[in-house]
Amino acid sequence: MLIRNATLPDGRSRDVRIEGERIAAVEEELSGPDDEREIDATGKRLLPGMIDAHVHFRQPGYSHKETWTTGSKSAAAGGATTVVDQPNTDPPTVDAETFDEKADLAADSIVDFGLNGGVSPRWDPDSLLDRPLFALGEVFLADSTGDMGIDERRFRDALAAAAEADVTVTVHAEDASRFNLGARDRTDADAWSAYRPARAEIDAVERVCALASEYDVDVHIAHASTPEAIDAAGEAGVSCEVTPHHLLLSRSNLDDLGTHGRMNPPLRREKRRERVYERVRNGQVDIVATDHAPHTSEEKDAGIWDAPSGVPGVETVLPLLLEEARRGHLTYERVRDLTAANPAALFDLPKKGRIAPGYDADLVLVDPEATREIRAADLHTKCDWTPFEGWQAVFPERTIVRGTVVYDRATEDEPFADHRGRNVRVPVADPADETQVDASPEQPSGGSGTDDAVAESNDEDA
Ligand SMILES: NC(=O)N[C@@H](CC(=O)O)C(=O)O
Ligand SMILES: [Zn+2]
Ligand SMILES: [Zn+2]
Repeated sequence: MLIRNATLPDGRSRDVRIEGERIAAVEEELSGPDDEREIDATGKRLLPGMIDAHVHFRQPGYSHKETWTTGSKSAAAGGATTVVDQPNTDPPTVDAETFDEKADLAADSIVDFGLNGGVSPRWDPDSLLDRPLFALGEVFLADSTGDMGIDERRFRDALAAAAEADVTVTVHAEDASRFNLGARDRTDADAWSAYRPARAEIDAVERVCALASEYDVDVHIAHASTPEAIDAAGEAGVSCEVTPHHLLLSRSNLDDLGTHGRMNPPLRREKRRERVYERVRNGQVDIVATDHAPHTSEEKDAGIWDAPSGVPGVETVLPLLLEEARRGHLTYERVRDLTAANPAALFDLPKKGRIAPGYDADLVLVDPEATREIRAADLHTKCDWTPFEGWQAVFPERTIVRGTVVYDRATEDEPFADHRGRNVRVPVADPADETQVDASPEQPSGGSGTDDAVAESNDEDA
């Protein structure tokens, strides 16, 4: 297959040839056999598929919220070609048996995937770490959906086990001892943000960074929601992710969102959101990941203390970032780095995240000016609502996973191919692995450690 005249994230116009599952050539002009399938990408942008390192696809146990089939179709329609599932299912993924059960279910995925393993009082590190885990996590330092919060003693056990097994630990960092019980009298949607204050996240991230260095283990901060937490992670050389909702929404949106806007960590004040955005724009944040956490609107319609926490996002994240790029708020290169190049480098996926010869042909083709309104009714997740209803976004025309067009918007009655994704941690014997990987084009930029010229402000979210 030949994709002609595509504009790459760095602005170069290139022909891209796909052979089997891999990108075979990226040249100014390629000519091939007359019968080669061609896609004319003139005026279109071609990006590496998103690697969404944080989704909750809910199987086993909560298939009324999402399944591997609906979740992975939603991912494909949004341009995510690899997703990483989290362990707070029922049963939770905490040992070999529950890992294997989840792996059987994940075989339905039409995109590639990773499976995390979790930590609970009943986890079995020996058998769990024997399985092809993507990472150990998200490890919950405070309760969230699934009530998997653990104490520091068990967190230390987990860090020691991960160090021994050479596995990265991804952490939900909030300190419940910092929660503001005074907010429990309130019944408005903003009460959740007052209850789980910024300080609870900042303190937890600082503690996690100290422990990461004590145990000499790779730690990644999930869903960082405050500029202070991002800075603390950066100073400690610990990687972090930001979700689209913490990037684009704040407490000022809660009047509209109501209890649907309840999530962990909660939305912060607009001033803090702006400082988070600044850090995403300037490369201090390693990756964007969605924390796609679907719950039905019926469940979310409960009162603020009873509604489950979490919002969906896997299908809207790249379209929203492409809209930010269309408006000139982010460069296409930054979008590529946050969604593909950086997660591939961070989580050691050497064949993914770039458009270069030898890499997996995981690609997204978009018309960068074709913006339209997000409508929950148009999305493919089981979740029947979105916090971004009515927002403008640039949706993919086609999504390709390892050479197969898994989503083609033009084929309206059945846009999805019958395709099976792979666990990215399970090695495959492939003669193409001999192909030289060209690391020079499309260098990623940013991540922890770049300079912070952003002014501090004194607003408090408590
Ligand atoms: N983020 C959330 O508010 N909810 C997530 C769990 C989590 O990531 O904490 C969920 O699984 O529903
Ligand atoms: Zn979490
Ligand atoms: Zn999560």
